[in-house]
Amino acid sequence: MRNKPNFKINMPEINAYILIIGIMSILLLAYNLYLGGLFFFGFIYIVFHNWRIANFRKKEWNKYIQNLSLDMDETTKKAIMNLPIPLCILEFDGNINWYNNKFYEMTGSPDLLGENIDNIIQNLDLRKVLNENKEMYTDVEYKNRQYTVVYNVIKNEQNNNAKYLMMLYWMDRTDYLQLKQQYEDDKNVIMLIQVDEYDEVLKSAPEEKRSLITVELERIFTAVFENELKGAIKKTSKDKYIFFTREKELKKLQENKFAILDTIRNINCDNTLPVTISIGVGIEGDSLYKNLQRANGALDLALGRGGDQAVVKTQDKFEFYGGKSKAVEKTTKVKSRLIGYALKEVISQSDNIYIMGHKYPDLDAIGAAVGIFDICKSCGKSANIVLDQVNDSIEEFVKRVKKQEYYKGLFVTCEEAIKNCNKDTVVIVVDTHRPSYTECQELLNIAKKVIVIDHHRRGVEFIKDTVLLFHEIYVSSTCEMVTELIQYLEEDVKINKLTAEGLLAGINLDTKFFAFKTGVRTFEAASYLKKIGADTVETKMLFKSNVEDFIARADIIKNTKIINKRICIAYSESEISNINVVIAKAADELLNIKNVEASFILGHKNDTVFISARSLGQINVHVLMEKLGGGGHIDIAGAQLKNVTLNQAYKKVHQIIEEYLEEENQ
Ligand SMILES: Nc1ncnc2c1ncn2[C@@H]1O[C@@H]2COP(=O)(O)O[C@H]3[C@@H](O)[C@H](n4cnc5c(N)ncnc54)O[C@@H]3COP(=O)(O)O[C@H]2[C@H]1O
Ligand SMILES: [Mn+2]
Repeated sequence: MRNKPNFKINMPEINAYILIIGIMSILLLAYNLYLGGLFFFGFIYIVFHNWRIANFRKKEWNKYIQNLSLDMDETTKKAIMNLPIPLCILEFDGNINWYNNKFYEMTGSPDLLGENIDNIIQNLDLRKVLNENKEMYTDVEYKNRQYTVVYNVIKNEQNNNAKYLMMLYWMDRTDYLQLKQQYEDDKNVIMLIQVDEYDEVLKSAPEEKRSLITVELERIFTAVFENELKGAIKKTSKDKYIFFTREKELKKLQENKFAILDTIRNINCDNTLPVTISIGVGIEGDSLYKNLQRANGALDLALGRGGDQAVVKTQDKFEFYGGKSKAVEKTTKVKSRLIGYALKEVISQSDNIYIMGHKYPDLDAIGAAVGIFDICKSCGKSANIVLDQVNDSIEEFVKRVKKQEYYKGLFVTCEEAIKNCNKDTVVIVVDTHRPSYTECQELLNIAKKVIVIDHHRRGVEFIKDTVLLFHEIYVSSTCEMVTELIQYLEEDVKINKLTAEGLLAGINLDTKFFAFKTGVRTFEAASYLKKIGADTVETKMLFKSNVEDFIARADIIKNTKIINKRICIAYSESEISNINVVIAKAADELLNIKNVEASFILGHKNDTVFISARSLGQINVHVLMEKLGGGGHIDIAGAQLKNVTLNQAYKKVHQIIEEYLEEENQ
């Protein structure tokens, strides 16, 4: 840098002094001509000298300014040329106009001037960036490095011609992003593993081979969890394990859809029951404790959905994997006995009891409810069943109940129940565990004591804070569960004949007359009901249908479409009052077609589209219906959709089936 010249003498007051000298010399002229003349010449000289010096200074100043801007240009150019980040200037068509050393190093190609940026950096797509992005930056990958390209538009004016150019700064964020990815990959994961029905499975193998099952299980665990996934696994009890790993490893499990579930299921030590495991995974928690809590919740859900599956609980959702096998029937009835006594305790201590099933109740829901009513009555307590609307499937039964003095005043509407319900009321929910699917959800919010008795596979939505939960998914029906409770309370409980018939009807319905989900205990319950007076012919009469139902069903069967020779889909356009039961029956029936493994039938009434799904067990219809907000069992499930047309719902179901088939093929 040049030194700044000294301009100090150029002060405005000098002009004032010269003016004073001028005036003084003119005044002196009046007194003395010679002396005044001398002074006046002196004054002229000073004026001339001052003008010369001012001129000289002006020239000096201009020279200084000029040199300064020359210096600046040089410096800026050098600074940009040596900028430690890549920079290039483009014309608006993408041609490179100028670039710096770093950009040259970044691309490594020698001849960049005039080249189009799109040919050099293929995935930049400048047009798109300019058109769509409001932000003045975009992210791009180039030669295995990640860049954030910040750009701005500059106006270059030359000879009255304005030209627009784009400046692109290339910020290399590879190291930061790699570190971030590493951080994400390393986040901890807690997995809780439980062998399903360990004792039952061991018992199903010959004695000398039982220990081999555990050996085989642990061999697979070591191979997958320790060697493949580089985690740490620890056995915490005979059938439980805890496993620690990282999110990156968990992703591998998620990508192969927890194939370990299939490996375990294939263990063969002459066991007649398959070895299966349930896995609960907790991730994305801000502490290890949080992840453990999530893993616990996820494992509960996996078990409640029938085991043989993995549930991953993230911050805001559950993900489900597996769940291919049917739940195994437990041969021990210890639980029913314990629950039976606990139920009696709660009932005996309360004065106000409401029993309710699910919306659009069927014979299983209503049969179980009446069974519970008999238990209450035997304990000397009065109870009511909440029933808002009678549908065709329960109409005959309800009519018979209303005729008998024994059940006087049994049914109340939702409104009446809400009026009389308080925090001490006991609410007993049967045949569902979803709050929104109960006959009267408000009661759950008012009453503090809620009991749930259900046999459906667990969905994400679940009635919380129950005083008593009897949830067994391997049993055929809620009526079978209630019958077992009655059996254990036999000494104290007396059952009416019609109640026994209602219970038997519930079992008949859910097992399709002992064809589906029927275990040893189902027959035991049925024979007990027969013993206490149920008439099988009277029970069968509860299933009679109207003529319209038959006609609607025939229509459905006529428009049936078979996808891939294995899945039926059909619909009913008739808006008869019990369309939900008609489609349920049609769905059952379509399974009789050779090679058909699953059926999906749609029907509509008012503003609701009903869907009934059935399967022979190979295809998990529970998971498919869950996608539509429904639920049920692995082989019997359903859903209801609001605010859609039949046609839209049909397309949705079709799509879900196709997605399932695609997934299966992967
Ligand atoms: N939004 C939702 N959330 C959670 N779960 C949902 C749900 N929508 C439906 N489900 C469950 O799916 C299962 C199948 O319902 P779906 O109406 O097809 O079939 C029902 C019912 O309509 C049908 N059904 C009723 N009366 C019948 C009769 N007389 N003959 C034949 N089937 C009958 O028998 C089935 C009884 O099945 P179950 O109660 O064990 O389990 C039901 C139901 O509880
Ligand atoms: Mn039901």
